[in-house]
Amino acid sequence: MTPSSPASVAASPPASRGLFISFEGIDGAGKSSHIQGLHDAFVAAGRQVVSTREPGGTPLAEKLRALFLQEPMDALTEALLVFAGRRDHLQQVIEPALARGDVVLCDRFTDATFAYQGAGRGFDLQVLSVLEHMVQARPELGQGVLRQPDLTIWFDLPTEVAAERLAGARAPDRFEAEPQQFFARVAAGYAERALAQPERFARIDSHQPKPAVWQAVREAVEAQGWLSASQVEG
Ligand SMILES: Nc1ncnc2c1ncn2[C@@H]1O[C@H](COP(=O)(O)OP(=O)(O)O)[C@@H](O)[C@H]1O
Ligand SMILES: Cc1cn([C@H]2C[C@H](O)[C@@H](COP(=O)(O)OP(=O)(O)O)O2)c(=O)[nH]c1=O
Repeated sequence: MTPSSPASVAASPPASRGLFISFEGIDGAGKSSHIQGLHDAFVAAGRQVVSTREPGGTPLAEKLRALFLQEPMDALTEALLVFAGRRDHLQQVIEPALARGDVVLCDRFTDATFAYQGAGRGFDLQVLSVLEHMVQARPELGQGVLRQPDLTIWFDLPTEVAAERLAGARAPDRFEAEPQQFFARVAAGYAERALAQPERFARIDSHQPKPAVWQAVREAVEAQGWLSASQVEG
């Protein structure tokens, strides 16, 4: 039997497939509260996990994040900065982790750009789509194939409830200081993205007590067959 025959391939232990999971929602929707819980659940299931975030995730992208969150700028500059950081993040962290077979948990990804810069700021969605195609292209898999999350956990919450949760919780950054109408547009932007790519979106009703939200998060992941039922509380 040659080393490359199917039987000899099957004889080696199956490598885990890398999983890319993003977390989205308006500010205050409650996603940060559950990322650590999911991290722990995957570790308990024997997986290597990389928890990361956008904007940020690499030394360069974290520098861009600080500018992005604090300095006044127009929507095109916001989009260029966030996609520049995303490119570095993909190359330095996300793609290597997925190639190793790790689970990547990413606090926000490109859906946030469509929701915040696109729907929130009113910036041209086609330009965002061009940037998305440049930054996330996977030419080795064919023209037009993009790196996208395998699953996007979307925390959906009425804007007024998110505002109440955030009030006094932390010093607002440039986005958190926006009025509720801005977040209503952002929420509509997420809904539009979820409608366009339903196969990878799991909508979580975040207007529930934390344990119920955690249960819904776990169920969304288990529905993909990625975690066995049991283990770890969020
Ligand atoms: N289900 C919930 N019910 C009530 N308060 C919550 C819930 N989930 C999160 N919070 C609180 O709301 C605030 C924002 O939550 P956080 O997880 O930081 O949101 P995000 O990361 O989406 O901005 C925090 O003070 C957090 O403790
Ligand atoms: C990834 C991304 C985030 N943002 C915004 C959303 C958030 O208001 C902010 C930072 O996100 P986040 O890290 O979720 O903030 P926090 O840790 O304070 O909850 O950046 C964009 O406007 N566009 C993007 O592409």
